Amino acid sequence: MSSPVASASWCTTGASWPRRTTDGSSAVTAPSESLRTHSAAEPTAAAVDVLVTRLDDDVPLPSYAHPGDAGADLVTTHAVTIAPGERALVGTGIAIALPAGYAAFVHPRSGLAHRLGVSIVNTPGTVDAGYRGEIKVLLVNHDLREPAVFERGDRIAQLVIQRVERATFHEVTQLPGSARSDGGYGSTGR
Ligand SMILES: O=c1ccn([C@H]2C[C@H](O)[C@@H](COP(=O)(O)OP(=O)(O)OP(=O)(O)O)O2)c(=O)[nH]1
Repeated sequence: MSSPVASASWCTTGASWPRRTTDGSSAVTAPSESLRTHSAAEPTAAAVDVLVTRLDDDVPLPSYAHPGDAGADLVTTHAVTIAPGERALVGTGIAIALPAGYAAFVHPRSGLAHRLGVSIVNTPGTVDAGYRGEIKVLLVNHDLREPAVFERGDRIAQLVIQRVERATFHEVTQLPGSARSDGGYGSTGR
């Protein structure tokens, strides 16, 4: 049986890491400095097809800034100023149809969090495969002093498309035991 490591398509900034040995096993060693530099030959996984409509003709389609990025950027269709501690529901001008078995998740952008203290209230927002309305983003300004100012077209979130499982729930009187049992909320210490 081939190892999952050997068969996976790896996203790296170098040609191939973990490095493969000639017998197909993986040699997990740190990439050399030269391999850490950007390569045009970055491997990318096959893309899933997602249908998109623009509810606003001028907005760009969701797009990935770099090969291997998990999130495609979404923009706001309106200028908005969010006062300290306040929130605002903003439109992206985009509606999508996902294949069955997929969902899209609206994630914050780390740059906005770092620069402005802006995140998303319900992070990550869940876009169901059957949802055909405009994708909206519930931004929150966590900064205590400065308003967060966005112009139309500013990137405000990123959309991560993922496969999701649908569960069948089976009621039982007792759950099987586990090492963690009911420990949580810091049960393993600081
Ligand atoms: O950040 C988000 C989250 C959700 N949605 C859309 C897509 C999603 O399919 C729909 C419903 O979202 P959710 O299930 O989170 O909402 P709910 O509060 O449970 O409402 P509902 O009763 O409509 O399911 O709203 C967005 O556009 N952006």
